[in-house]
Amino acid sequence: MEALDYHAEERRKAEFNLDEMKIVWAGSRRNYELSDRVARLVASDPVFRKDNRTMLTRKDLFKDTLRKAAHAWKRIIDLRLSEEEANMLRSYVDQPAFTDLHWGMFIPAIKGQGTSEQHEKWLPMAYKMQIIGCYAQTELGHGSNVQGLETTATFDPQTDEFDLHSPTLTSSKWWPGGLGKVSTHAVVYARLITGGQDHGVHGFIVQLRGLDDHLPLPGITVGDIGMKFGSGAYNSMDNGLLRFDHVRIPRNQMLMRVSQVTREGKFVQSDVPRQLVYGTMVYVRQTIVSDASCALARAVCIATRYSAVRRQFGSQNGGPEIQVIDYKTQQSRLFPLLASAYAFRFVGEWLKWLYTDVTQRLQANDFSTLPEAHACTAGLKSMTTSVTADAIEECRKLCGGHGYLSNSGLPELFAVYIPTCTYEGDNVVLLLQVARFLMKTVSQLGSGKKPVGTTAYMGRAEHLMQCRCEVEMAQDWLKPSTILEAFEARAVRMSIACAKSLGKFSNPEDGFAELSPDLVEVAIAHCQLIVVSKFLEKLQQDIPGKGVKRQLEILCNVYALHLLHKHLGDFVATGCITPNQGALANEQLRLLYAQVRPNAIALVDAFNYTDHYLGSILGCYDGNVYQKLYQEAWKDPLNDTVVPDGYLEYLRPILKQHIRTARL
Ligand SMILES: CCCCC/C=C\C/C=C\C/C=C\C/C=C\C/C=C\CC/C=C/C(=O)SCCNC(=O)CCNC(=O)[C@H](O)C(C)(C)COP(=O)(O)OP(=O)(O)OC[C@H]1O[C@@H](n2cnc3c(N)ncnc32)[C@H](O)[C@@H]1OP(=O)(O)O
Ligand SMILES: Cc1cc2nc3c(=O)[nH]c(=O)nc-3n(C[C@H](O)[C@H](O)[C@H](O)COP(=O)(O)OP(=O)(O)OC[C@H]3O[C@@H](n4cnc5c(N)ncnc54)[C@H](O)[C@@H]3O)c2cc1C
Repeated sequence: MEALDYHAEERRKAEFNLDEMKIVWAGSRRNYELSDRVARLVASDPVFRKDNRTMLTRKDLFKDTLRKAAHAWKRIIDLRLSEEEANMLRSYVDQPAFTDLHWGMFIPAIKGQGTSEQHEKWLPMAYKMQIIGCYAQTELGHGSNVQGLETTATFDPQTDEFDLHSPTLTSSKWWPGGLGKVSTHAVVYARLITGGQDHGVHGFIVQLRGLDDHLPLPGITVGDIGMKFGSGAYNSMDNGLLRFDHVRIPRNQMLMRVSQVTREGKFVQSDVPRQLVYGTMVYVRQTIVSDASCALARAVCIATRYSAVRRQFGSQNGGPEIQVIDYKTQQSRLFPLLASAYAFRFVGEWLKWLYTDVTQRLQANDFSTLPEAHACTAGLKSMTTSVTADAIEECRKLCGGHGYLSNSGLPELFAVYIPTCTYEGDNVVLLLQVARFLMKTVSQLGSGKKPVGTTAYMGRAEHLMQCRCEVEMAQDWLKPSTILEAFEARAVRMSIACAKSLGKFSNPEDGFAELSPDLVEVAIAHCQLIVVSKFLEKLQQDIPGKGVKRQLEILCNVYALHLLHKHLGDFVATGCITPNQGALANEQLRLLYAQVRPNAIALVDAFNYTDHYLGSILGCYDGNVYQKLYQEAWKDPLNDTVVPDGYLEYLRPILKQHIRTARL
């Protein structure tokens, strides 16, 4: 018998080839096939079950995470999965774990900042997970200000060792994932001191726990920092605290690609820029942008499928009520998020390319594109995670009351996701880095230095400062060059206005601090331009499949025009468009929503998420929402007994007292 599909009619409405869209979303046919296989592997394995985890105590949740990580590792070995497949498996297991930090930060830190001898010594053990590592940078007193870290690594020429020490309470390492209970090793960031001189923050490989008994080594205090936001969620991770009491490590455990300390204790700064010490963060920020599209797609998939099932009001002659997805307000809240998921997917692909390119250049000692890579990763990490965090909450609201149920999947997704706005760089702090980069670019405009890469548009500042938008009718807003010019003009005009305001301050740093809220807006305008332009570039590619490119064009226009509508004040105040042109953009946006509507379910099907990964009754593939909600309610432990525990002690006495009072 064919399974019930409450979305069958919706799926029939689609105007494009779904299989081809799945490939576009995955990036290639090969990626699609790999990802589909790994997702099904995880979904069909009972060890990876996750529907009960919000009910677990912290200890049980943590043990469950260890069990899943061990099982994942066994599957990776048994099935001889490649690194790429293993990474997919990690993401489909969908439970934050120490392994994220081991593979995602500890190994990349050694690879990026270690010498070839250090690679040879440490990487084979790390790859086999004979040692497990974390990334211990943040302290109780300092996170954003990395130069403010207090942990010291003092070189002792007598013994050829560093002495690692936590001189104050605020120097305690605080937050590193995997540190609390699991890691045997850490890359620790500490101030390097030689001959009484402070050379700033550097990375050191430090063993924390015994490899036989897992006990902390002498001089090391280590533990978990405690429960975090929400139930389940990020509490599967052992974010830790760490203190050193004069712990000794050999000199060759300082990561020495950027700077070296010789046997005599001489500090040698190589040609490599000191910012490479921050390289692991750049790598992870880039991965976070791709992850943002996945998290956003997940929330949007749930809200879209549920919006097609849910009906409220408008029954005619006893017929069915209106599907809430048909309300224009629902569409205007949901479809821009759907478009954003695609937009972030494509900008994530591009950022991966940029990162690979800069890494290859760094290997050849070409550091010229490092500032741009830093600005792009910082800005896009900030923008995509802020939008995604807000969007998950919006999707919860789009699902009405049922969105607040844990089994909608949205509360846990929100709780797991929101720290992304803070870790790997607080989002405001990162946008200020982008603003610094933009102000520097503007200040060099007159010098003959041609801006390149994502700031190339600033080279056309003269034109962009005075160009006039030519839109006369709503449909004029569908022209890619019109959209692009409006976004470029807005970004350049906001940048130059801020640069002029900065010029009025005698001390530039005072000006930067005073104008920082405006500078954040400038950085956002620049980042939005990058996302819009990369979406438009994607559309220049050959995209096969009936109707696929057309749907992507519609989504690209939705993405750009909803931003224009949301930031209308910027566009009008800078004179890039008139208020009337803004109104025409909004008119066009409404027409675009009507074009998205019949394709909405198929557009979220293209994410190819299994019900296991989605973890949401509201978002389940077959749309059989009510029956599943009803069945699920009976599985709650509160319903194990008809009369609740505590009735005799606490409820009955009150009820009886009430009866007595009533009788009086
Ligand atoms: C179960 C399955 C098993 C299998 C598993 C398999 C695989 C898993 C694999 C992978 C997983 C992948 C990914 C996931 C990994 C991890 C994600 C999970 C959890 C995340 C956990 C979180 C970790 C953290 O949060 S780590 C700590 C992060 N901390 C920060 O981000 C701090 C933010 N602060 C800073 O970055 C800096 O302090 C600052 C704000 C940039 C300021 O720095 P400062 O030195 O003071 O610089 P300035 O004076 O401002 O600038 C000087 C100069 O330098 C330039 N600059 C700054 N930063 C950089 C940089 N990074 N790169 C290049 N240039 C930089 C700056 O622009 C300025 O330039 P100028 O002089 O030209 O102006
Ligand atoms: C779940 C989670 C996991 C983490 N994992 C790790 C890990 O594995 N390893 C690790 O080393 N660290 C980790 N961290 C720490 C994380 O990197 C830091 O919390 C993050 O970098 C922010 O720093 P902070 O906490 O010092 O925030 P703060 O800088 O204290 O921010 C507080 C407020 O001040 C504002 N602010 C700060 N500086 C400025 C400024 N210059 N201008 C304007 N506003 C400013 C911020 O915008 C924010 O609103 C993790 C954190 C979390 C929440």
